[in-house]
Amino acid sequence: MAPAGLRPGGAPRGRALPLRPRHVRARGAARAGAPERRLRLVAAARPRDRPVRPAARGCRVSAAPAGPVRAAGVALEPLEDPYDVRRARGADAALRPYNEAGLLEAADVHVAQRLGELGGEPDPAVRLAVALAVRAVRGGSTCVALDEPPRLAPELPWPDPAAWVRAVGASPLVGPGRPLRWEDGLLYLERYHRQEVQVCDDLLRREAAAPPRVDLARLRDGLDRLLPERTSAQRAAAAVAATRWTTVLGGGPGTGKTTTVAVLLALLLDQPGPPPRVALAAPTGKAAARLQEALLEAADRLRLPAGDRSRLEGHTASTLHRLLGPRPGTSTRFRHDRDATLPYDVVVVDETSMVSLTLMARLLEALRPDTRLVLVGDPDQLASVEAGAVLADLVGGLRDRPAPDPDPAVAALVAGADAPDWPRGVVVLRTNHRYGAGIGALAEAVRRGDADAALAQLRSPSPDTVLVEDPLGDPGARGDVVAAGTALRRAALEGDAAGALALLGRHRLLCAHRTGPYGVDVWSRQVERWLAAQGAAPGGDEWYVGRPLLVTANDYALGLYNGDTGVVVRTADGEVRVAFARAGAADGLVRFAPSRLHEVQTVHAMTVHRSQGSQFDRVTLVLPEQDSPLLTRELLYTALTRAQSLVRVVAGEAALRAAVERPAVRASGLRGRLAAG
Ligand SMILES: Nc1ncnc2c1ncn2[C@@H]1O[C@H](COP(=O)(O)OP(=O)(O)OP(=O)(O)O)[C@@H](O)[C@H]1O
Repeated sequence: MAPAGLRPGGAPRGRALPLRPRHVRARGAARAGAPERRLRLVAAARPRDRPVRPAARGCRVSAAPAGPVRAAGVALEPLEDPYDVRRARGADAALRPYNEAGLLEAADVHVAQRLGELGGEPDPAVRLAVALAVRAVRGGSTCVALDEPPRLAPELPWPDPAAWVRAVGASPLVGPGRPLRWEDGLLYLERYHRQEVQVCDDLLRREAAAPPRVDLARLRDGLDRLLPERTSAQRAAAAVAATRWTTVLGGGPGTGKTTTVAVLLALLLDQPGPPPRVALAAPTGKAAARLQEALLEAADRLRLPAGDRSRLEGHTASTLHRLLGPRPGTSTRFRHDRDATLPYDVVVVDETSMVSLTLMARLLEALRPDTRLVLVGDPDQLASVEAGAVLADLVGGLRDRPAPDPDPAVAALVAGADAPDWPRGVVVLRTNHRYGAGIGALAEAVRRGDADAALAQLRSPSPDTVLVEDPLGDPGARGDVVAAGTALRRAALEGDAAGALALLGRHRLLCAHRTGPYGVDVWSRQVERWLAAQGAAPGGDEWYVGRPLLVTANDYALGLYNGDTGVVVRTADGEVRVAFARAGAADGLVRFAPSRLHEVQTVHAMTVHRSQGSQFDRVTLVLPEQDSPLLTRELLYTALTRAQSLVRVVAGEAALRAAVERPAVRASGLRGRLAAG
């Protein structure tokens, strides 16, 4: 049965939506006037990484063909259990097949039906489109292209495309000031459309403004001193960032991004006039702390003058949320905005791939037009947990723009460097200065989407890349786990907290999922068994010495952040304490009694998502089966590039091929909007 009631013309445009606070409150936790916020809360309730059971063969989806529905190589999971929480029990007959096939979840259906009721839109085809727009945000997209879902699940009874598009375009739910927007074949929840337009407008406004005034002779002298190699893309990036209001500095791990930022800050400090006020920020506390540490290390390597180094030391990195100033009761509005801009001359954001569209919109609106913004990150990594793939969109969108006439003075500074997109404000660093050739070749093959090359690299004898098809039969992972775990326990028992913390970086087991046979929970237990057999993880004592810990929520009072890692150690007085690294603390460490820690868990294994922004000497990556919806090229690339000297991939060939060949698809109009703007 096709969804009934496609209305030829839809309701007349321009009719005001009868959305009232009482309507919005009617369903519980909602805030008046922010229906999509409530919708997002509902949508966020679903664990993102629930493993997908192989779709049952021969099951019946009402009004849809029997058997599993495949979406982009991932089997959708039809809802067979009548009590499955994803089942929308009050679903209209027309939406039910999409819910039962596992394409829509209860929240998508309920939101669409509720908006349809409140907005006077009875057409099930439009309600289906609304449900798909809600689903899209749940999957990290900011919008949905209506021709995409039918490609994912062709077996479902889709409306006629042309009539569907007409009905959506004419719906009273869609248009300026209404809950949804329809533009260039993309359907948005209004909030994301607004944010996308704002991000694009702010960036283009910054680009159109007269560039910062710079003493070019001093800039050239500084570059010749700090990065004398003329062909270096780092030199080009530093020159470009010094002479523009906005620069995107991309590159994989170890390509010298932080070094370039240190050079840039030294160059700006060297300019005539008062020293610039600099803010350093990252999406997570862990990444912010790393940025600060790495900048100081780079300053030492570059032998910056003592005065410049101490100025760098004075700039503390913070989370983006902290920089913008959190406001009680909201996580999407901040103290700094267009009316109360940030008081900085330079803002550097690291790990920008983890920044969502919403946060980028808030950051841009809080910047003065004469603040230099440097967005640093790896556009090939996993995107933010929330909607948007902003860094990849910025790199793609700016590169697609027609090249402006380059400034001849800057052109002279960057001549000969491998930085073709510098006139558009984008420099991507490609030379890896850190990890082994094998890891570099493997990561590059994955980035290009070349599964044959990735497999060839993994199967070739290489000191730094290994493919393991039978994890329990292979002694490598167990050997690494036990070596790192016993060394950690020994250091912790001896009270060597710094040594124990350093050992946390020796080896890490990474999984795509939290739960299920390929998940963190199962593998953590396996590691505990391996360690217990060696006496390195005594059972029965929660706070055993040598226990590696992960902080899972920010604790501002203790200065601990989600993602920080620590170790339980025995002090010289025989006390049990948990030690964490902290730049600027007396011996570079802080120690807390276990009773003061709340949101922590043992970290023998972690998800790839969590590992973003961290590096380990050796990594064992456990991939799920090829049907897993989490298995994407970005996940694989992110995991591989966490390793510095060895990466061991535990996977069958089919799963590996599936990962390489499946780029994460996040629908967004930002790239096209920037390119055309
Ligand atoms: N031009 C260069 N020549 C040689 N080594 C370099 C160069 N630039 C950086 N390095 C070295 O490469 C390593 C990585 O540099 P850096 O920390 O700047 O990279 P990154 O891209 O910021 O890495 P990550 O994203 O992992 O933090 C450092 O040891 C640094 O000293």
